[in-house]
Amino acid sequence: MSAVPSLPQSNPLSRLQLHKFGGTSLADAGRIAAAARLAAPLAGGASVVVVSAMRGVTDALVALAAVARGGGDWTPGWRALQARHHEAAHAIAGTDTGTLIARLDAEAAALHADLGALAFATEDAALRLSERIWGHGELCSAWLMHAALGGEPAGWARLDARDVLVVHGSEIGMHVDREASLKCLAGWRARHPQAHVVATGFVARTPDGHATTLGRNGSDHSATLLADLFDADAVTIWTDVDGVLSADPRLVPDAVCLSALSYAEACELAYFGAKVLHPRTIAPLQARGIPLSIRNALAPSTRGTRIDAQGETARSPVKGLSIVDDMAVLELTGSGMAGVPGVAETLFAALHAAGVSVTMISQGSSEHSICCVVRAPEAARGRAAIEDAFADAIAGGQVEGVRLETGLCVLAAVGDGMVGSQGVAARLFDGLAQARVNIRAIAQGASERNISVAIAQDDATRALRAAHAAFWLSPQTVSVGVIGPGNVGRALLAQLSEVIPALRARAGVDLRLRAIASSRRMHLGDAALDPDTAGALLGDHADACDLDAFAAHVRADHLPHAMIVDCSASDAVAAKYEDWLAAGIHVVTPNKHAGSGDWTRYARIVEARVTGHSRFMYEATVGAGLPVIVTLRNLLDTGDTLQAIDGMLSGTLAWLFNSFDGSRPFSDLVREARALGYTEPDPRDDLSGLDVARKLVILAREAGRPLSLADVAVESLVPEALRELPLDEFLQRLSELDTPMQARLDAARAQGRGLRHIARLEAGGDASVGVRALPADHACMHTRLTDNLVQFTTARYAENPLVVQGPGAGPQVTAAGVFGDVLAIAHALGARTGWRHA
Ligand SMILES: NC(=O)C1=CN([C@@H]2O[C@H](COP(=O)(O)OP(=O)(O)OC[C@H]3O[C@@H](n4cnc5c(N)ncnc54)[C@H](O)[C@@H]3O)[C@@H](O)[C@H]2O)C=CC1
Ligand SMILES: N[C@@H](CC=O)C(=O)O
Repeated sequence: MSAVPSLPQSNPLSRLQLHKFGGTSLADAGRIAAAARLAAPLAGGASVVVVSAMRGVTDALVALAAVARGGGDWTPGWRALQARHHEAAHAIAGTDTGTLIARLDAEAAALHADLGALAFATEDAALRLSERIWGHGELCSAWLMHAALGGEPAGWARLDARDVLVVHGSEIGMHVDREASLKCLAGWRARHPQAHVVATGFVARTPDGHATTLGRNGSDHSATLLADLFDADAVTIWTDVDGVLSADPRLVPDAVCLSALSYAEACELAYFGAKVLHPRTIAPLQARGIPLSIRNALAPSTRGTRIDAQGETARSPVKGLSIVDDMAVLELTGSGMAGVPGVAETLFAALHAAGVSVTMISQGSSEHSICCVVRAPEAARGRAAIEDAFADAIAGGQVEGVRLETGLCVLAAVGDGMVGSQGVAARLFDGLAQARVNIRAIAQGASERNISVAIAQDDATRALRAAHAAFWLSPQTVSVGVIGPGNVGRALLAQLSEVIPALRARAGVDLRLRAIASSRRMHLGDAALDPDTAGALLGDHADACDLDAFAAHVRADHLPHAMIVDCSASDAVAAKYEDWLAAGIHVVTPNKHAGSGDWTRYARIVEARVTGHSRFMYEATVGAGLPVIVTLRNLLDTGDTLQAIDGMLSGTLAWLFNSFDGSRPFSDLVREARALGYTEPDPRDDLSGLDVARKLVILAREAGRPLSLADVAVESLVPEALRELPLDEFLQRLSELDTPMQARLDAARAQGRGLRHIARLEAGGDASVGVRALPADHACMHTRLTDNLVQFTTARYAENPLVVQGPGAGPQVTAAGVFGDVLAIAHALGARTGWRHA
């Protein structure tokens, strides 16, 4: 670098902060005033404030220039712009509005003259006029900001950057002539010694003195160039987002704001389209080690992102993920290329000559093919150029030709933490594989700071979400949908609400309730719902329940896993399990319909788990929160042989017969059991023995017996006349149970016995359910309240059966059983290496 005049010695500014405000932060007078407050100099320090045009003004100017060039009437547009600036001036300037209006009018007059001249100008002159016209917005907003900051009396000068910033176009974009610019700035400072400066962004001048601009969104670049020239200690770019995010939040809802980046990371991300930074913005700061903060002018209390030489070591080795859309692959193949020097040079020289920029390069070590990724609109031109350059080799057969594939995009993972750390590529590729994304080409520079993959454009969002989940989310992040906020569902939501934060902090299990449905309504949430209040979202305004839409929502691409918890008693919901499991959605339920329903459907559900790599858990279907199914499974998995299962499998019937001593009518007790949440939604399911028969079928199938409900001998307590009535009517006529039940109790007592509801499954498959009169010393006579008592007689537990006993009904214990299954799945997900996309 050549010697340049050094400003700092003569620079009266110390601790100089440079602030840059974009158009959104300057949308109107109120925003400009708020920006001025943010830019107020630190005590004893100085400020340089760089401004963009007010929001929408540059677009308006570009359109106006086009109208003027085409000979159209541009005066209404010109007047509208002048009026907009006047309006802001009146709100900002207070007592000195006259001066500000005069300054703005001088700019407006210059714009008027330029627009008037445009229609008659030569091509060259028109381009120069246009450059002046496009920069008009910054000239005006700099005057407005200058006034908002108090103007000259408050020690502020206003700099038209065209007086100091000397730039020229180069093959790789606008290049600043630093030496010339510093000279100009020194001259300008001699005439403007004020401590603080408001400068125009975007505009500059060419070495021969013509107005120019730094390209669309070039104000960020202006800011960092001026930071270098002014020798700023720190730069803050104020924008309308919280900082640099880990990915585009419109595509990745879980994108996080990065607290710090190194210059190198920021450059990589800027190149790959992280919208908050303009490419080339970083270089002037990096050369001088000036730190840059990206902050939200609309939420100034947030910390934003700091970019400096160090960056920071983050939890994830990858800092950002970005997608460049609309790309194409050009692939040159041929066996005659191997070991021939100069093939790559010829290829890239051809692309250079054709003006085609290369985004990614990949060549296998066999040298049989070389492929590069270019922007799709340039791809055909690139192919023609390569074919031309290799025409002889193609004709001679050494090179097969050039293949062009469009419809691609490039996904890049960027981060200093990737350097020298193993497994980063594996994590990215695993994430993409689990999301079923095919990788067309791969490139990683030797800096190891960036891995880029070319993938199908149609896969872009899914790939980005999957990659983001792989690096930022816990492998145990689960998108959860709850169906049926009834007795059990509500209790489960309350338990989730209590435990979710601790689970996340302690075990990395990140359960996100994202959807809830009742029989009629559903609510789908983008962000996680609060389990405490989710039920209230199912009012009349909620969407009609559509289980397919519900499942599609739960199975979000941006979260690694999906789970539906069905707390209904609905067969229609159970009919969906097969599809959900096959689609990779885990299912947890206390609903017995799937486990005890049609055998072929049950078999398909079991099979769907395998295809979908998903899990189906239903411990609460038998014994509510008791470990009944897991006990049976453990016995069988460890090689034991089942001989019989018997005991009390109904919490409701246990409670009824524990309570029924003749002092209250049986029907009263049934009503109370229902109110306590023990019974099925229709208590006839309990009284008829159907509910227990379902449990027996579930246990039999667990033990490998293809039992169905029709195979179970069931004694019903519901009189024939009440069996088919609507539920309401049945409940009204409940007292018709009283006489027969009292008679059974009296008969049992006459023999010195008591009544209990007993189920039995024999090893051969015989199954029965019904009320038995048992002697007082029978184990089932020593149960309490809703106790279930399940005896497993097996080869190992032949003489003295293994017994599981405890409360077998009630919302709290059932919800706990369901929750246990949810956690068992979540923990298993964490035990895998990497994660599996649902
Ligand atoms: N209550 C208990 O002690 C135990 C209950 N269970 C089982 O738990 C499940 C729930 O029982 P409860 O909460 O007591 O019942 P509940 O009647 O209080 O709640 C059922 C919920 O399911 C919803 N629902 C019904 N049909 C639906 C459909 N087609 N689509 C979406 N949602 C639907 C209802 O809107 C309601 O919110 C049942 O399958 C039951 O067998 C299992 C063990 C114990
Ligand atoms: N109604 C059932 C609830 C559990 O499955 C019972 O009482 O056992």
